[in-house]
Amino acid sequence: MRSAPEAIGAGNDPIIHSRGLGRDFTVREGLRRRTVVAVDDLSISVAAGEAVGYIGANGAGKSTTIKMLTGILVPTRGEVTTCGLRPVPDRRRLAREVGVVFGQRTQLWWDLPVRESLRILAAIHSLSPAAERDRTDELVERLELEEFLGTPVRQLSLGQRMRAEVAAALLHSPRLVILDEPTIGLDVLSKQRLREFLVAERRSHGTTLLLTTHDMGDVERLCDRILLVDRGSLVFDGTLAGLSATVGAERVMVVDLAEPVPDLTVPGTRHVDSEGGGLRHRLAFDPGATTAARVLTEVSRHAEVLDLAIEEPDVEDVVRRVYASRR
Ligand SMILES: Nc1ncnc2c1ncn2[C@@H]1O[C@H](COP(=O)(O)OP(=O)(O)OP(=O)(O)O)[C@@H](O)[C@H]1O
Repeated sequence: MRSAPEAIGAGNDPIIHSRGLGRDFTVREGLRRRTVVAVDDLSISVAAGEAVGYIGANGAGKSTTIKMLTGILVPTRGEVTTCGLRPVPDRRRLAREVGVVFGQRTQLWWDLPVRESLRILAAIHSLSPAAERDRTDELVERLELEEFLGTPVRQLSLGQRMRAEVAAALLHSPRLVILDEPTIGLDVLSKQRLREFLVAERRSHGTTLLLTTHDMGDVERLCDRILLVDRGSLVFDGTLAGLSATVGAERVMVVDLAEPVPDLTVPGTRHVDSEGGGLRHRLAFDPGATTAARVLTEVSRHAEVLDLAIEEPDVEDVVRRVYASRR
């Protein structure tokens, strides 16, 4: 089992590489046929150890991309390598390097206890007895699986099942983990646990993460890079802060005041809400038009500021703005 990021990846070769990648579908509409371009001219490169959020609206082409990266779908055009392998012809070798988690599909055996599913997967991946034991112990502890290891998968709650799914996908210590909507339907605590696990896994094993999600908490907590797709094409590649900056999304300053100011009006800001009868205020501002320092100076004219925080913009909002600017 690998333990250090340096051990991962062959030199500086990207873990995911695509050039001009595209996939079309032909759909029938009555007697006519129509071509749907699901993914178009996608050129991306993801280095070992990166955590990338692959985001976009419904139907933007995310699942189709993942299927091409993992060898489930044959591309219509372009080139793609995953972990240095060609996904379709090298699919079996690729299965050793990649772990895939689909939020809405299971890869566990429904009627078997979780422990048995993990054993079968260890055999499929030809793990040595020692590697199987060490890795299972590690995953059981980190994902807190102990209490339901003996329970058949069909009896698990969604949160428990997702933790078991993640253990199953990561049992063979893949270099790349692809997660398709991993937190969909989970409660707040389960989401938090899963995110914490993925952060820890990445830290200790240098695992590369690619995840699609509509939950922007996933992006904020897990991803240091965002790829945004719109109608099959890549429209942004960079950080979350960079994405916000391109569309001039608002930031929100939260200020705690020494005395209540019920009606706080600050030039250049939009008052979002207040709490504690005016002790705490949330003020939205456009970082292109003013600065946090200026807003703070203005607030200080009304009352002493005890504490302040800047909230990053809501990513859903940012995505909407990017799309709107392209229509
Ligand atoms: N098997 C298929 N046959 C025909 N059209 C398809 C097929 N799979 C996907 N598409 C179409 O390709 C486009 C991209 O779909 P895809 O599932 O990749 O999007 P997505 O970004 O994953 O969406 P979601 O967030 O809803 O899962 C959509 O217009 C979809 O209808």
